[in-house]
Amino acid sequence: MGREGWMGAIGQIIAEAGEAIDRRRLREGTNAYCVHSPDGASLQFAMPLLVRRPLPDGIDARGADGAVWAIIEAVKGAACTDTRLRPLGALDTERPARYAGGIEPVTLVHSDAAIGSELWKPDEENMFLPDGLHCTARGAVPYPGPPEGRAIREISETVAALAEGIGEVMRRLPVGDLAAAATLSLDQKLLRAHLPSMGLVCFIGDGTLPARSYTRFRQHHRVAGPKEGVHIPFLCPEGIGPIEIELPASGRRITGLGIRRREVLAIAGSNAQGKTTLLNAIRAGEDDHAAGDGRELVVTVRGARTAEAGGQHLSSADVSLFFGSLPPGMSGTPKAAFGQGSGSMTMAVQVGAAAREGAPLLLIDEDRAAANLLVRSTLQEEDVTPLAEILAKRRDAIGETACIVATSSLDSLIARADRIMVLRGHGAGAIAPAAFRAAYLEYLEQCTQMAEKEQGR
Ligand SMILES: Nc1ncnc2c1ncn2[C@@H]1O[C@H](COP(=O)(O)OP(=O)(O)OP(=O)(O)O)[C@@H](O)[C@H]1O
Repeated sequence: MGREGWMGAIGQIIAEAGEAIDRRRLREGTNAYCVHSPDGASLQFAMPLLVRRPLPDGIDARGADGAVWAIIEAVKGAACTDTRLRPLGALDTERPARYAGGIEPVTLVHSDAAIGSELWKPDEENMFLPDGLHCTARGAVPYPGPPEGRAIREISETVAALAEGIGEVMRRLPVGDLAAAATLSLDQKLLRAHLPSMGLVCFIGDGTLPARSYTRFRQHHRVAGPKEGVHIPFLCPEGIGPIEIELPASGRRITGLGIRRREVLAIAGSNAQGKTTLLNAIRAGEDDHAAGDGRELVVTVRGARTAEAGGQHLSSADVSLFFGSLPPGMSGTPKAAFGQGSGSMTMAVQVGAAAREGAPLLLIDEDRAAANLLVRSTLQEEDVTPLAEILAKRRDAIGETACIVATSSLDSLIARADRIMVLRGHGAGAIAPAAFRAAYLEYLEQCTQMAEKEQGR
């Protein structure tokens, strides 16, 4: 057998590794494979394992993914010192950094989004079932040679030893740690389910650490870990109206910001104060996080949408919420537009769809938005109604959807918000909407006086 031949040896490896293999979930080529690495120096593998050790008694199975997380992270932590676990981080190969995704720490416990699939974390490949822990181990070892007797035996032993090592880490882990991780996960799941009956779409607990640190393996904010160094915790300002809630599984009482159904919340502030970061944390609240992530007390109902400027081809797209007529080059009607959509038109489609389909939450970040869809400019035609005016004159058009807008410069949009949170030095403060409107009016009056003076000159 040659280089490719290792896949042909999978059956033999499975047979020799025996009890350790999770035969029920085995899918050759997907979660069970052996391939010679492109540089020829190592053999990469994946194998579904079954560790016959059930979830300890007293742990609520609804939070089992939290316990799986605690086990996986403990295994990663032991990989450097336990020779059986070293293959998970490719630690004996020439290029461990390339394959180290297997031992990269993760603080994401559950996400419905397809993120971080290359990382080892609780998911449909890594879970508790009544017969024990089912997990798919991925790793790499130095190339053992062609897939023949001795090399096949070596890999089979490596796989069996991995299952043994994982089982031992599990045995050593205090049940209290597993229970705490499961309860934290369950708190988030249950709170998410309770939010609608509380009239909320999101809750951000005081103490939340929203900023992220990105690594080679965790490039997306939803899977990235907490920022290292100075990290300012979120504290709901008094002026915004903090609420106290009881976490459903642990019974712990916590305070924070509850974002209400149908409200418009502005996250305002100057440059680089953390607006996008907080918006991202709100979106990430759809996921469950482990202790230490920093977002474990941010819980958001599922189904939040984002709207941003684009430029996609539109085919029967409804832009009628904003556009009374179509610009040149487009065909159809505002309710069914065809053609190459502009940045603002693409965004109009997204906002319109969120409102029509009753999305619970719409997130808009000035950084990525078409500003001319949000606020009016002097040059804007009558036929376009920007969001600020829709909110002022026909709020019902946005339907059930709560809207969070992160912005620093769109004053006329901030003026339409029900609540205004202002970030300064990464900390949260509040401005009463009436006070903001008064300040904005004063500014507009100053502009008018200046213009009149210049005209009179
Ligand atoms: N609570 C926090 N503690 C520490 N650092 C933070 C915090 N929030 C955000 N940061 C960091 O501040 C920087 C700017 O954050 P962000 O991009 O969210 O700001 P912004 O207000 O959206 O900026 P801009 O208006 O320029 O788009 C980032 O490096 C981010 O990691």
